[in-house]
Amino acid sequence: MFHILSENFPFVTYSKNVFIPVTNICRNLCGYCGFRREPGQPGARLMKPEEVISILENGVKAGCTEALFTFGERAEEMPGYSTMLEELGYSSTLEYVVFLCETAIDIGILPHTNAGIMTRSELKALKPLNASMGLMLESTAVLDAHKDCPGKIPERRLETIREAGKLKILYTTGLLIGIGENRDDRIESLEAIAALHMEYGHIQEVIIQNFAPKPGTAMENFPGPAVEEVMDAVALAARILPRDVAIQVAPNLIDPRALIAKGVTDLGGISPLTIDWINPEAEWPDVKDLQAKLGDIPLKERLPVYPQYIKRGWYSERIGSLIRRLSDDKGFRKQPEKENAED
Ligand SMILES: O=c1nc2n(C[C@H](O)[C@H](O)[C@H](O)CO)c3cc(O)ccc3cc-2c(=O)[nH]1
Ligand SMILES: C[C@H]1O[C@@H](n2cnc3c(N)ncnc32)[C@H](O)[C@@H]1O
Ligand code: MET
Ligand code: SF4
Repeated sequence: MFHILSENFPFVTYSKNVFIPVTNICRNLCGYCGFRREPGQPGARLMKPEEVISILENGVKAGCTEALFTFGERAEEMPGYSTMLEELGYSSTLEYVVFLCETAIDIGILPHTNAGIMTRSELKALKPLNASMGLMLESTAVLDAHKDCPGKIPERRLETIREAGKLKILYTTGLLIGIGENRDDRIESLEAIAALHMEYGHIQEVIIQNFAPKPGTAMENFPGPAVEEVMDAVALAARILPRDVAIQVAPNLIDPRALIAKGVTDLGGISPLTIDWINPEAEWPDVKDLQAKLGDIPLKERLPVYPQYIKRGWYSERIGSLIRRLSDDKGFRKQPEKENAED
């Protein structure tokens, strides 16, 4: 992988996924979040197994290889949530996530779980059932946007990412740009991620995500960051992160072209079926249109496990045969040697 688009890295990647917002009930109160609900509030939900299964099946039919399971954090701390879970027949979120991940694998799509901070034992339970997992560090700075968020204390986020590293779980993390942090904070955040990767080697990708204001939230009148600021953050990431870490931006939130020139190598999950539940106003581009926009920079599909980690066997036995089958179905194993030549 190369951060600076050059003769050495002449393409960008993406993952064809379905976005499954399992629950939006959350104990944190991030000032920028339009996704979160409290039990009983309009729009509060915990998806039923049948709803999830139907999306997974349609995803497989549409050629998607990744099921992105997203959650509010530690919903169990919110009164009323446990009753909702019991109605579905589960006694804990973890038990339900395990069921959903197993079901996804049986249906033929690879889980990527993004559920907020987790304990070592939660991570351990999910490891064999996930191709990769993720948690945005967002920032190492203590910010006003996080004043009512026990789960957004930087040390607690870093601890989760560290535990995942110790368990050799492939990981996605990233920075949220424009939530009150400054440039030095971004540098510090990237250095913290780089240090964890140098110790454990598990960070597949770092998302540089621009804050996009949401109506009805505390930060609804905060402007999103200027494109130049996001470009600078990508350039910092390319300078600070080890070269084998992909740098991701979301093509529904920002025009990726100028950012690719600064070091972006991946465009994350793009769904032909589901919306981006965190940024529901931002439609996914069609992959063909996106390719046309990128001109002569090829856009290549990948799995939620990057090729260099497949090669090194960073996956459990439980999902090994699915990874091999999907790689073959998509023709990834027939690709020219060049793609894998660098590891
Ligand atoms: O569609 C989205 N995908 C998000 N993704 C998914 C990402 O696009 C892909 O799932 C990964 O690239 C794995 O293939 C996240 C994954 C994480 O682990 C952590 C945070 C995010 C954030 C988003 C997001 O805001 N929107
Ligand atoms: C899934 C990820 O989306 C990010 N997230 C939450 N709210 C917003 C927003 N308004 N704009 C951009 N990103 C957001 C958080 O960092 C979360 O971890
Ligand atoms: N609630 C989790 C977090 O903020 C998961 C993504 S936001 C829905 O980390
Ligand atoms: S960003 Fe995640 S942790 Fe923060 S309020 Fe939204 S759902 Fe909860």
